[in-house]
Amino acid sequence: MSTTASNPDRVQTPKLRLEHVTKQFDVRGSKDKFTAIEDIDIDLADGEFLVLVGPSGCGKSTLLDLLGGLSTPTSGRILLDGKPVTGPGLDRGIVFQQYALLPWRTARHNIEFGLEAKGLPKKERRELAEHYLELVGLKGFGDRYPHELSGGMKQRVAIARSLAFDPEVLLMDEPFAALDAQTRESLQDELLRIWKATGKTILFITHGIDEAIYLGQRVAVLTSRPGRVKTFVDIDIDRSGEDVRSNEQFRHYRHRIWTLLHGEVERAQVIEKEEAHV
Ligand SMILES: Nc1ncnc2c1ncn2[C@@H]1O[C@H](COP(=O)(O)OP(=O)(O)OP(=O)(O)O)[C@@H](O)[C@H]1O
Repeated sequence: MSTTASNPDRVQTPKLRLEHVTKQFDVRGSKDKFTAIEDIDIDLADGEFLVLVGPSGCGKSTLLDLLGGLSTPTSGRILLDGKPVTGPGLDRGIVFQQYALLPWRTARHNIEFGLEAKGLPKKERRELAEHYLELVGLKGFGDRYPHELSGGMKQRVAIARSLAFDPEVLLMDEPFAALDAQTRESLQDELLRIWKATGKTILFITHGIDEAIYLGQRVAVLTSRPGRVKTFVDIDIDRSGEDVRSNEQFRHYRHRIWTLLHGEVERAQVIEKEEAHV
């Protein structure tokens, strides 16, 4: 197992670059600033699958807001294909923990939603929606409304909707956290299949160590507040066998990342307790 800072060999021209990104918030009733994330440096190669894992409150959502263009860094910058991110855009597809589907639209029409914003003609929208329904394993379910779909199926629709925009990067914020364990594992397999089929660049955020190892080519372990990249771990496992999560290699990575995270989780709990007494 190798641990590298920013992997300069593999990342020649990054698809996505976070350069010394820091985000501070004002503290109410004080001139002090609260630093949520500090000096985050991440390069994502075109087509890479990177997973961010970190303790609660380490700034994962703050980082996602910055990547989505919903807020701006206090210092540092975020570059997509070399250009600074200045606001929200269809070049970044976001999949949230909650499916965020429009309940009054069928699965097909949810997928078509963003394509309408892009101004695509109806026939093309329809064809693309069918293509992505098939890609996520929902062929034949296009006419169902969200309430007629299981949690796993809704999340597949959300993934299909994001992919249909043909974004440069797919940002995934704990997308499987609300699902039961079996559905989560089968969607992890689906996501790997979709990633291989589309060659998309994916940045995936999770609390789960197993999920991070199973999905990521690289895992960035974040520190507790302020969130920084503690280390990058390159993941090199054979995912083709049965019960991959129980094999020797996998357990080795789990122990390594657990050890890296353990102290951070404890530190985060101490901070939370201290704040509760203020
Ligand atoms: N708008 C804001 N103003 C002030 N503080 C904020 C704001 N947004 C987030 N924070 C603080 O920044 C820190 C990081 O929050 P964030 O939600 O990004 O963490 P997280 O890693 O996503 O948490 P969790 O894993 O629990 O979802 C938290 O302490 C939070 O209270």
